[in-house]
Amino acid sequence: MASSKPKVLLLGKIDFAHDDWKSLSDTAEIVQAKSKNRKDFIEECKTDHLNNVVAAYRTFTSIDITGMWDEELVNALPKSLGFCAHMGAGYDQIDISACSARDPPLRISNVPTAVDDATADTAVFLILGALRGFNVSMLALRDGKWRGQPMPPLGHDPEGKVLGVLGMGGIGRNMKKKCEAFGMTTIYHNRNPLSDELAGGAKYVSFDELLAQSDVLSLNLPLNKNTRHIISTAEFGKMKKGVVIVNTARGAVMDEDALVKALESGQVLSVGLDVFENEPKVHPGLIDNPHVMLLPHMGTYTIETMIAMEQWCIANVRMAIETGKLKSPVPEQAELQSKSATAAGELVSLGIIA
Ligand SMILES: NC(=O)C1=CN([C@@H]2O[C@H](COP(=O)(O)OP(=O)(O)OC[C@H]3O[C@@H](n4cnc5c(N)ncnc54)[C@H](O)[C@@H]3O)[C@@H](O)[C@H]2O)C=CC1
Ligand SMILES: O=CC(=O)O
Repeated sequence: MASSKPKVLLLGKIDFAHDDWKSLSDTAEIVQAKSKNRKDFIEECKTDHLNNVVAAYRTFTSIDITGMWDEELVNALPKSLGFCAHMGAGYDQIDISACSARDPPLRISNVPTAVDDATADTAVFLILGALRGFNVSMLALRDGKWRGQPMPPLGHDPEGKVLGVLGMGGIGRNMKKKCEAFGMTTIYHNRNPLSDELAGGAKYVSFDELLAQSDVLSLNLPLNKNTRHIISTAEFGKMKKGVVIVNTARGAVMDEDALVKALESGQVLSVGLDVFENEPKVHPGLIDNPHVMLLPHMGTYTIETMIAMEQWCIANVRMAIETGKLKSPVPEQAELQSKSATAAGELVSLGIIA
């Protein structure tokens, strides 16, 4: 007999928030894809197994089954699917325009704010490490050479340096506060200036001014068709010689080939990277350069943050099936949510929508 509970598709797995998921499964019928690849998944979308699915919970790694949520995939998903809760802040795996173009639209949520502390902490670690040039000595020490031979170049203090934030959202603002404790001053560029309250004293500058004035440039903007390679050869040329760059956003916002050349020429002194253009592959020119601090996409990789992210994502699924609205719709679809005064009020108070 068919269940009367709304059907929810789990794409990926729940690693931490088991109690929240169990509680959801008391009110929803959970189904999981049987397919192991995109071709089979697209066929499975036509079967009774996925028929009538109303909401989905998806993880980054579920891309191994479905591939990118591009126009083809989005249009192959069951017509009943009204909501997808993505378990992450960055949702560049999903073509939001294709989701919005469906009739009715497929509404997507992400996980903002829960990621801010852990990702900003990662950025601060990379900023300090790249400014001080610690990677050179860390590598040398493991190679049996005390402080390297010859002595490594002296590093730089953060005190008095200008931090330039490209994409002053949740993570950028969190990082700014932490960097102020190290004596840095902040300038930022967004498509529009923030309110004075959200800017917290950071100065709004044009994109070119940000490039020209930053001692440390931090990339904190989403990856999409407008931001892919927003930093490339021409932009490196507009920066101060010896600039330090940190990227915890997405690898492809920066052109890695151009970055390798800018490091080799000395235009860029050092970089700290948590993200890469073709993860898990890393450009050999970055691997081979000791002035590059590398992390394998560890921004949110803490127990506390992973629990909070999963709980937030599950809350999106629950709210979708219980109220027909999402807790944190992606900004591109915020207007689809505008009828919900409660949810919109929450987004404003979180600084997600103005
Ligand atoms: N390394 C990691 O583990 C993590 C990486 N991320 C990445 O960090 C990104 C930022 O995350 P949040 O701060 O939570 O996002 P957010 O949405 O709070 O902030 C992004 C900011 O970028 C601005 N922006 C968008 N397009 C822009 C453009 N063309 N030029 C300048 N500014 C622009 C937005 O207005 C917003 O202020 C995510 O999209 C994600 O890709 C997020 C979490 C963890
Ligand atoms: O990269 C991590 C995210 O949540 O986005």
